[in-house]
Amino acid sequence: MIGALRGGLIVSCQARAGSPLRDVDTIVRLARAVVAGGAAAVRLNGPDDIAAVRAAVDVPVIGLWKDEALRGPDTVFVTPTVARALAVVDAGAHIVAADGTTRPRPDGRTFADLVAAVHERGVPVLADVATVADALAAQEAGADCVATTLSGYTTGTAGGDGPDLDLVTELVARLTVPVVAEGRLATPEQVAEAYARGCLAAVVGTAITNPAWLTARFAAVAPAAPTPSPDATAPHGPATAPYGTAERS
Ligand SMILES: CC(=O)N[C@H](C=O)[C@@H](O)[C@H](O)[C@H](O)COP(=O)(O)O
Repeated sequence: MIGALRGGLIVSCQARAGSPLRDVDTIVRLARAVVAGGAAAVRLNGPDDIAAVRAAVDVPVIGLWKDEALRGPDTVFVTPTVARALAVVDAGAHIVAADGTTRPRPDGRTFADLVAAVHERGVPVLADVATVADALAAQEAGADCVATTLSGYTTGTAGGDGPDLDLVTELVARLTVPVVAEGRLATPEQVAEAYARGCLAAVVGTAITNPAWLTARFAAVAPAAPTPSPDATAPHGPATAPYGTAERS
């Protein structure tokens, strides 16, 4: 299943509570639209979206289940528990994406425990990491592939506006498992550069599936530009919502 992603574009179709797109049927329509445009796989958050999209498209589904109440630079919030990972499997995901860092988890289990439980169900695991050290530990724990998703979203990793392509290069050089480029990829040129650096596949989310974020970029240069809200300019907005619709997905 991981090999099926090779060279393809993965599109993340996610909308948080508070977004006008936060509706299962809307996510299904988004997923069908990106598949029509050539997405080789989709990345989805939450059992309801995963189950509905799985039934509506033919491409692989990478599933995760965030706990937004835990979101922050020092906390594990992307599929943080074994129970959530298994719920993602039950919803029909072909691959489970989960925080692959070594930080403590709310259920007191390790990432290796989560990988073992998901593997027991015959499903591969994509580890979302922020650093080379995270990635090496995730590989050691049994992850089937590793993504740069969390670079810029943890204490000690600089966010900025662009993707962390240097991390892609380093991971490709140091890991034996495949590397997925993910996080703040916003142009076809950046995606091409990620592939040139040897990633298995690239994930684009916000720049394809978040029209509020996209609109804010255009509105900002209009002569009657509105004063941007903090959510429209902060790369990931405040950890404690309320979610700004112009924020990244
Ligand atoms: C940090 C975090 O919570 N990342 C999430 C992981 O599922 C999503 O919110 C991102 O949209 C996804 O990683 C794609 O990235 P971008 O939207 O930048 O293309």
